Amino acid sequence: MEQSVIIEANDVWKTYGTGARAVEAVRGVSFELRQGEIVSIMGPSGCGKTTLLNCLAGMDTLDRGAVRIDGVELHKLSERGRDAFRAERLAFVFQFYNLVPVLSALENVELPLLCQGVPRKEAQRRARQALVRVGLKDRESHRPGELSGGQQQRVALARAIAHEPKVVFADEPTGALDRKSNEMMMDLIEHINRKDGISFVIVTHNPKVASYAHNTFYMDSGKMILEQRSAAMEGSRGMQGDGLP
Ligand SMILES: Nc1ncnc2c1ncn2[C@@H]1O[C@H](COP(=O)(O)OP(=O)(O)OP(=O)(O)O)[C@@H](O)[C@H]1O
Repeated sequence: MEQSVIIEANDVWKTYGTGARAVEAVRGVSFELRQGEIVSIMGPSGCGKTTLLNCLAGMDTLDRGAVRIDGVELHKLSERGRDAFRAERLAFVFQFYNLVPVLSALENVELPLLCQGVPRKEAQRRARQALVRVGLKDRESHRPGELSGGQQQRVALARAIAHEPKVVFADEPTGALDRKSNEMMMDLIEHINRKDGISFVIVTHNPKVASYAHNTFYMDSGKMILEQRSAAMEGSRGMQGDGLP
């Protein structure tokens, strides 16, 4: 059965600054993500990957173009409407985890659910379940400072998936991790993608991370220059010999 399109971006343009200081960070990018896909976005530093991610997720305004997620034209919503849409249907994982240091792992995962108005008991149940899904059942009362980098990123992943979003946007999710944690994180993402059908958009510099994607987009100087669909993912990935520390 044909998978439905969950993100459709058409001719997206984004410029920062004006006049001599203007930087055209994204220049006419079109992009499609199908339900249940993992896509990666690669390209040299400064080519516009993070800017595109922010535009796709409605974290930034567009100069031109349109982004439709799950049938909703994101930039036509009010700021409040966009915030609510993001909280309900999207999620984010960042390179440096962005956990609240004074809260336990469980409280970190619970927090966005409570902010969305989920009753405390239910929020706790979902947060526990999310921590189980990332293999951290026995670390729920630990604070971020008491966890390894890989464990902290798994808490961040649990926080991202606890409300069953349609799409998780991940900006260099393994950029701060060693090779073993890198592989564990990507195996988890793949598992969650397969089991729960959550889609992932992953910005990465690491070809091994990109090898987990069904589809890889390459950017250069603000433009999408190549789209590469993975024909045979099996056997083509793995973190061995990828030059990571
Ligand atoms: N807030 C901003 N104000 C002005 N220029 C910006 C801003 N954010 C990004 N840029 C510029 O836009 C261009 C694209 O930046 P972006 O962060 O999207 O690139 P990137 O591909 O994600 O880079 P990296 O791989 O190094 O993280 C760069 O030239 C950058 O200097």
